[in-house]
Amino acid sequence: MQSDLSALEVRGLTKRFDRPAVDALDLTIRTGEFYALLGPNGAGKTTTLRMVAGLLRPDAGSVSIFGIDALADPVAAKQIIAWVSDEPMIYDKLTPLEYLEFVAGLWGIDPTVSAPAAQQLLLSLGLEPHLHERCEGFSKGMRQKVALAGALVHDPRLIILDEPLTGLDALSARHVKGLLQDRVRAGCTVIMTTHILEVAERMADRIGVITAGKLVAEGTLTELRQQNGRNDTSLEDMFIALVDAEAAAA
Ligand SMILES: Nc1ncnc2c1ncn2[C@@H]1O[C@H](COP(=O)(O)OP(=O)(O)OP(=O)(O)O)[C@@H](O)[C@H]1O
Repeated sequence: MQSDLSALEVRGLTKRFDRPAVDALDLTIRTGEFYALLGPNGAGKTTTLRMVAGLLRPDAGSVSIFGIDALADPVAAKQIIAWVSDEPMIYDKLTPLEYLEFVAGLWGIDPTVSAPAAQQLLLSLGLEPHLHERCEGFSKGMRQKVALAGALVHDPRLIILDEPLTGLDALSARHVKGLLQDRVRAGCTVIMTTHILEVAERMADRIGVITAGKLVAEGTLTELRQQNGRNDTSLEDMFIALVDAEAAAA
C-alpha cells in the first residue's frame, strides 16, 4: 500500500568523523514500501540510519519523517518510528513478556491493549517457549528478536532496522522476515540495511546502494538491472560491479 506522503525524506544529510561518513545524501522512502539499503562495509549505512533515528546529530541536512522535521521535533518523530540496532540492548533480568510490558509502559500504552499485542508479537517470533525465562540466558539471536518485538510495541509507522537478520538461524530469520512483511502489508514502511543480498532481492520493493556516504544506485531490481545494462544478472553481481566502479572512480 503506498500513498503520496513520503515516509522518509532525507536531504543533504552529512556526517563527518575524521573523514566524510555520509556525504550530502538524498533519500526518499515511500509510504508502505520495503526498502533495503545496501553498501560495502564502512559505506555509511549505520551512520545514516542513526541520524534518521535521532541518535546522532548530522553536521548538515534534513530528515523528515511523515512530514515531521525530525531534527526540530525529535520527540514527535520518535513516537512514530522503531529503531532496531544490530547490537540491541535489552534488560537481562526481565523475561520477554516483562520487557515488552516495561517498554509499553514507557509509551503509556494501556496494559489491556499492550499485553495481548506483546504476547502475539513474541509468539510470531517463535519465542513462545521462552516467554517466562529471563533474557540473561538468551542467545544473541533470541535477544535480537526480543529487541525487535520491543521496538514494535508502540505500533510504529516507520521501522528502521540495521542488519536485523545477521546471526539469526534460518527459522528465526523466517520469523523476522514474516513479521516485517506482515507489517508492510498492514501499511507500515520498512527501511533496513543488510549484507544478505538474497533478502534484499526477495523482500525489498526498492533497493538503494550507498558507497562512501552517497547513493550510487536505486530502484526496483528490474530498474537496477536496466540502469546497469545487465538484464539477466544477479543482485550480487550488480552490487559488486557497482561497488568496484565507484572504488575505481574514487
Ligand atoms: N562513532 C564513530 N567515530 C568515528 N568514525 C565513525 C564512527 N561511526 C562510524 N564511523 C566511520 O564512518 C564510516 C561509516 O561507518 P558506518 O558504520 O556508517 O558504515 P556501514 O555502512 O554501516 O558499515 P558496515 O556494513 O560495516 O556496518 C566508517 O568509515 C566508520 O569508520
